[in-house]
Amino acid sequence: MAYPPRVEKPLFFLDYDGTLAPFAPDPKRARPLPEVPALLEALRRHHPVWIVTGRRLEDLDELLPVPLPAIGLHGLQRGQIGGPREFVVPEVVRRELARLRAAIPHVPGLWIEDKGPTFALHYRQAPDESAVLRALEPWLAQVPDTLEVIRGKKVIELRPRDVHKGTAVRAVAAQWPDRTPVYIGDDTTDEDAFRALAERGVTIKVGDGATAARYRLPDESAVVAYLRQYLTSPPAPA
Ligand SMILES: O=P(O)(O)OC[C@H]1O[C@H](O[C@H]2O[C@H](CO)[C@@H](O)[C@H](O)[C@H]2O)[C@H](O)[C@@H](O)[C@@H]1O
Repeated sequence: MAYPPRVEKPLFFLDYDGTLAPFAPDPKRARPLPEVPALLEALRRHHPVWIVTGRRLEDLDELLPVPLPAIGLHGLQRGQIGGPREFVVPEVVRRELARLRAAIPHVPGLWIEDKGPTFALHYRQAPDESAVLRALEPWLAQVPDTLEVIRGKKVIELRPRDVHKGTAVRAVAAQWPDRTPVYIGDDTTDEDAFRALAERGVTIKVGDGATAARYRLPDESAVVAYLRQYLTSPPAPA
């Protein structure tokens, strides 16, 4: 895969975990690479920059205190880091998620991250991951067709089938017709955004694995290096 191009008028969509911040056993301690906050501060003076995350946006107030517009909960929350935000979760979905939340079995090594109307089931710290996954199977069998089970990086989440990072970024990109979306992400849920922006965007997968993205960067440091280019003048044409 070729190195991602630098585009003239970018509209940045940046995932958080695994893209700006290396993974950590405890999500609350997953800080961005040290240079990231200042880099995003500088970048936003020149270009629109959105954060697109599966996290609840409140998490980022402390982890990434840069006042950027943001999409949270894989598309179910929108607002600003450190500013106002709202959940966009239909009542029927809220009820279904609450029912399933109450029915999660107690499984040693499973940690539940409550994120307001949604939740994530983490097993990164489990001594036997496959035992956790086996124990969750009967519970997963109760998930109705209206919800999709997302298997991310040592995490299982649920979300409605028709709301995801792809629907969210497509709506934002429609407001910036003269800009080229540049989406950078590493995980399963970023694939929806890669597909949604396939025709007009620069889509960049971070790390290994099959992807619908057109370009790839190896890790978070490479993401920083790619973004840094946008702070300097473009090379003069030959
Ligand atoms: O869309 P993202 O910004 O990539 O968020 C996806 C999930 O990230 C977090 O979990 C992941 O990162 C944790 C911290 O490094 C790690 O411990 C965990 O194993 C990863 O799955 C976050 O906790 C979730 O809520 C996000 O949905």
